[in-house]
Amino acid sequence: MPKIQTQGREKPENGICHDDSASPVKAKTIDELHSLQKKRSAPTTPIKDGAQQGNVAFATISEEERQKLQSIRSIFNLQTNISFSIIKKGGNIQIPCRILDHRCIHTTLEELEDFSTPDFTIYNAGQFPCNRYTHYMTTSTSIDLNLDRKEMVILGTQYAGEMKKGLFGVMHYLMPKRNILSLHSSNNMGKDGDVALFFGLSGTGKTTLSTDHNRLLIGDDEHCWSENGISNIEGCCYAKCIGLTKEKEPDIWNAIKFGTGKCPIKLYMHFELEPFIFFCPNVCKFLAVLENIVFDEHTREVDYSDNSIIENTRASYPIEYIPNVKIPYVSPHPKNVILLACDAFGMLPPVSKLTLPQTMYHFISGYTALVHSRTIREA
Ligand SMILES: Nc1ncnc2c1ncn2[C@@H]1O[C@H](COP(=O)(O)OP(=O)(O)O)[C@@H](O)[C@H]1O
Ligand SMILES: C=C(OP(=O)(O)O)C(=O)O
Repeated sequence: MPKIQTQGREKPENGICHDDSASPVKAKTIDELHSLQKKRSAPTTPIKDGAQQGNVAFATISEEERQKLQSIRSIFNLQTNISFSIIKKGGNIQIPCRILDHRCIHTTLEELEDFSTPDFTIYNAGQFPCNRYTHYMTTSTSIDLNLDRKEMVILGTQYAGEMKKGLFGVMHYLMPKRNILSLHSSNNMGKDGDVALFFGLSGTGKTTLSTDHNRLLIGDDEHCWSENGISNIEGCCYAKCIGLTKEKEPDIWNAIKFGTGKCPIKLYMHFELEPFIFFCPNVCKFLAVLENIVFDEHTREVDYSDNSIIENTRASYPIEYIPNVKIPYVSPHPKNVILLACDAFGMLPPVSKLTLPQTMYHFISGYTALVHSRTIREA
C-alpha cells in the first residue's frame, strides 16, 4: 500500500503519523471569512428578500432577525434530558445551562438576562468559526471545563461543535455515575418498532444513515443508553453538508430552511432530581443555521460543493425539521447495533457480522479515517 504523504511534519517520536494533508483554512479573520463566503453574483443581480425555503442561506433575513434566530440554534435544547427522565423516572430532569456567547450566535443577551442562576455555564468568547481540526493548528483555542464550578470556557473558536461536544463531555462524566452509557451514536426506529443504533466517530455516517425516509429518527449524534432504553441528548441535528444534494440526502436538504415553528423548549425553572444544566431560549421562532458555507451574495443560494473555507461545513436544524422523527426522542433497546467506519483505505469489508469479542475489539479500536471535523487529539 502506498505510504500516506503528510505535509511537512516529521513523524513524531511516538510513531503516530497523522494525515494532515488537508489544506489549512484560508481566512484568518471574521472579515476575511465573510468575504470568502459571499461570492459569484454580478453586483446587478437583484437581492432576494424575505424568508425562502430550501437551498438558501440564512442571510435572506434582516440582520436583527438573523441574530435573534441564530440564537436559538437549539443544538443545546437538551430535550434529551426531559425525554430521558420520561423513561427513567417518569418525571422531569432538567439540566440547566446557559451559554454566554459574545457574538450572539447561540444565545442573545436579552435571553441571558432571564437566566441569572443557571447551574452550568458555558462562556464562549470564540472569535472565529471553522472547525475543531483547523483552529488547533492555526489559532489559539482553549476549552476549559471546571466540574466543581460547573463552568466551561471556550476561547478562540466559534465552531458550534465545541459547545455541543463540550456538553457531551460533561454527559460522559455525569451519566456513568447514574449507570447510564453515553454514546456517540445515532438511532432510528423501523415501523415495527425495531431500533437501530449507529455507533461511530465523526464522519462515519451517523447523521446521513440515521436520516432515513423509511424510519423514525430518534437522534443523529448523542445518546444515553440506560437499562430502560435509548434517549437522545439533543433536540437538534448537526449535519455535515459538504457535497449535499437534494437527490442524495433529501431529508437533510429539506431540513435546511427558514421556519416559524414553535421552539420546543420552554422555561424550565423548577428542578427535580439533580439540576445541572439549564438552557432555554425563550424565542419561539427558529430555523436552520449554516456554518462555514459559501453562498451567493445576491441570490443567497448556497454552494454545498464549495469547500474553500473548510471541508467541515455544517447545518444545524431542529430535529423536527426531519419529517419522520420520533417524539419524544426515546426508544426501547436497539435490535441492531451497527459500528460505522469511514474506511478511506479499504481495510474493512463493506459489511461484516461481528461476534461479541470482535464487536468489543472494534468498539475500542474505533478504526476510521481522519475527517476534517476531528481533532488531532482524537486521531
Ligand atoms: N456511504 C456513505 N455513508 C455515509 N455517509 C457517506 C457515504 N458516502 C458519503 N458520505 C458522506 O460522508 C459524510 C458523513 O457525515 P455524517 O453523516 O455527518 O457523519 P457523522 O454524523 O458520523 O459525523 C456526509 O457528508 C455524507 O454525505
Ligand atoms: C460535531 C462533531 O461531531 P460529528 O462530526 O460526529 O457530528 C465534531 O466532531 O465536531
